Amino acid sequence: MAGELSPIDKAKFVAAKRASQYVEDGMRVGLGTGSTAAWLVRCLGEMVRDDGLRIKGVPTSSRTAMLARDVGIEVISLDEAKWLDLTIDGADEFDGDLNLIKGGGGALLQEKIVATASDQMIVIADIGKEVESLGAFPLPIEVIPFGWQTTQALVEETLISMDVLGRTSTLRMNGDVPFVTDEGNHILDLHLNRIGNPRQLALVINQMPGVVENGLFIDICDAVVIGYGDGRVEVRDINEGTSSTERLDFVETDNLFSDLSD
Ligand SMILES: O=C(CO)[C@H](O)[C@H](O)COP(=O)(O)O
Repeated sequence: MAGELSPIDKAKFVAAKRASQYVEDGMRVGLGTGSTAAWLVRCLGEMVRDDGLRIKGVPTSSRTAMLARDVGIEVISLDEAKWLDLTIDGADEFDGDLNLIKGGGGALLQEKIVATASDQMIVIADIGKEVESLGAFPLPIEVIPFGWQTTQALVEETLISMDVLGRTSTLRMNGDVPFVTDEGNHILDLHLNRIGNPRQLALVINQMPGVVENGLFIDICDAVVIGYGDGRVEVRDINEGTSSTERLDFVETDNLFSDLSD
């Protein structure tokens, strides 16, 4: 069964599987969104089912909430949890300082709130997500629907004057209609020129009326678990300044591969 996985899915799976080892009995865990995070949720579901792991999961999207319940994880709200031991989530890009671009799945707002309310945030990603400097992946920003075109014009005008915005920004679509987030907002994807200072850019964007949040995660991530297509997995911890690589065994987890749906 493992042989049927594409190298990229194998990479995502091994990253998620390795990161599941950070989850301990009794923890309140933030559950990310996206295809890599979906592997994580499935791995945790298996640990709940087979090993009796007791955790409470705080999902970062309605999609993840549904999957978590499906695999038997107890789901609670962030307000019920109040604070989390750990959040594990995917990313669209990460750099050497473990700053991130997130929001490719449109869940950046809940993802940032949940990650920020956690003792520790671990990113799980395939090696293709590593970049020298952030910005090749379009930066998602969540905007309220009221006056979104005015917000877009303001964002473009400001960022072009800062030489940050490259071509333009685009409203994310879901078929013929604008994409709507779990909070009922829209997403603008910013096609960036170069980000000299991601921290400053994040602050500037968030000051604009109509912007709810941006997909730059600065100083939030503590460690990244990187999966490779050949089954290797690398753990980099920014606080410890450590890095280690190992290889995971697929055989025990074959049943997880049968019904992946994210
Ligand atoms: O930020 C996200 C969703 O809003 C995801 O974590 C990000 O898009 C990565 O997704 P995937 O694991 O499918 O590559």
